[in-house]
Amino acid sequence: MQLPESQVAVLEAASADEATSIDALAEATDLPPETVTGAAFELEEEGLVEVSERVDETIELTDEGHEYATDGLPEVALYEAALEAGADEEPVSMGQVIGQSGLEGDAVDIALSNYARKGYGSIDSGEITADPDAEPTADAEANALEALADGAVGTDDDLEEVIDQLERRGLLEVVETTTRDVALTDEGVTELMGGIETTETVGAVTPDLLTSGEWETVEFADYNVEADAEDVESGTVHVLRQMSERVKDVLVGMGFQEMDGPHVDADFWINDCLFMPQDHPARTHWDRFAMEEPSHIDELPDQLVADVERVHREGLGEDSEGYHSPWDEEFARALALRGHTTSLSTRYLSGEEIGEIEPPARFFSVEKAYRNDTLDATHLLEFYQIEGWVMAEDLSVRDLMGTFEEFYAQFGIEDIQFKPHYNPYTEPSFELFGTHPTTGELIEIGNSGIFREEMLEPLGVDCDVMAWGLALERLAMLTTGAEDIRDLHGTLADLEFLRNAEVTY
Ligand SMILES: N[C@@H](Cc1ccccc1)C(=O)O
Repeated sequence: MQLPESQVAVLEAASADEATSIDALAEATDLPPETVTGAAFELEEEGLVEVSERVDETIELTDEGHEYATDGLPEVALYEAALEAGADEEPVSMGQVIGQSGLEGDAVDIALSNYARKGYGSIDSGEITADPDAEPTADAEANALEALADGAVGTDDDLEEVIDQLERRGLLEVVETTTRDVALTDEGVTELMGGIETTETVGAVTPDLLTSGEWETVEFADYNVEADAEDVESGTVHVLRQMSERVKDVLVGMGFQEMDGPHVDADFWINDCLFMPQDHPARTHWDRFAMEEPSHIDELPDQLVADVERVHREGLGEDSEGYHSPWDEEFARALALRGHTTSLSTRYLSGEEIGEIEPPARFFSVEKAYRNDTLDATHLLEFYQIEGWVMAEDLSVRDLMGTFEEFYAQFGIEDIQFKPHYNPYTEPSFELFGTHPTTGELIEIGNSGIFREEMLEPLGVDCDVMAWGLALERLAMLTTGAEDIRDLHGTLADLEFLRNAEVTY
């Protein structure tokens, strides 16, 4: 029998009595492990050896995991500081508690995003409470981390969930290694005893082989596509960036033009132009990120300010009342990080950005909005909104729904549901829901409606405008199957997930 050199070496190094690992064979034959693996598979195909495979899992703490195993988890530090500050009695300002906790930088975000999840208390409107009954010593994650650092962890089923969670937090890595063992078969032994000759095989075509014409007669080694090889982790465009590019392409394809504008803007453009009364709870509760310096915009168009104020005070025409509430220009000039990108729509519709816009017209943006929400699986403090509007004569709810159906179908989403809703600036209004591909849960993916006369008249628009704000991250949850928005971006983003996520559309 004739075999290539590497196969002969492996065959001779293997034993019939006990299986030998690839690593041991590599050492014995002085060949690289991947060559040995390749040769072993070839030999297995010839029936000369048997290759057995075992997958082992080992758990390794990351640097961050080691740090918390020694110093404690940030959320526990936050809880202890909250207790000390008396947050078990009444809410305490978050700044004070964070200061006392000694947490800094990323550790603050990490503490905040795990605090409520673990039932240590709640965080709302910049204040923190501590649940007096929470027990940090019973924190399953902290205990598992400590045990892992001491090397004292079995593969107990109870731990599986905690280990998953710690892995998601990037505190440990479950490393899978495949070990292959090789043993001679009876046939292998027989062939070996009969004597095996070595064939010369050639691994690569060289200029020499070509010019000499030898390539016609030599035997080429087979490629083994199953041989172990090192993982290559290349850079990749972030899932949300891919999503946002795709959304822009789709909207441009549907005839939309892109808007852009300031992230920090006057409340006038963010709220007043949307017929949002100045005492609307959202304007205090929506927890704006207000600007301290500069605190107010320099310029607002005088006529527009007068028209917006008039409609806020008096309403419009016989069927409209206005708010009978205070309206103050100073209040409207206050600067904040925009809570929605509808501020761009009011700027464009008013003619302020690119001059008067004639119907029919379609505009969109895919830009960041900022809200002081409590972080959870579906909320981040900043997120991307897909803003859009269509200006045309005689628009109806069917146009609105049809546009969404057309848009979401481009992403393979064909089961959008609509729920009646309320916005001060649209009538009628609808919330949009989509079904999560793995959990089957309905997730809110957007808000929409037809702009009211009270909003459009001061802006100088005298035909219909339908509009929406959709959440890019929620769309990404539907297309990638991510179950927690924090896996997508922010301090807790799951790198493994981001590396491997396919954006499907
Ligand atoms: N501004 C709304 C979205 C929206 C825009 C335009 C019209 C209707 C709704 C939001 O942030 O939820």
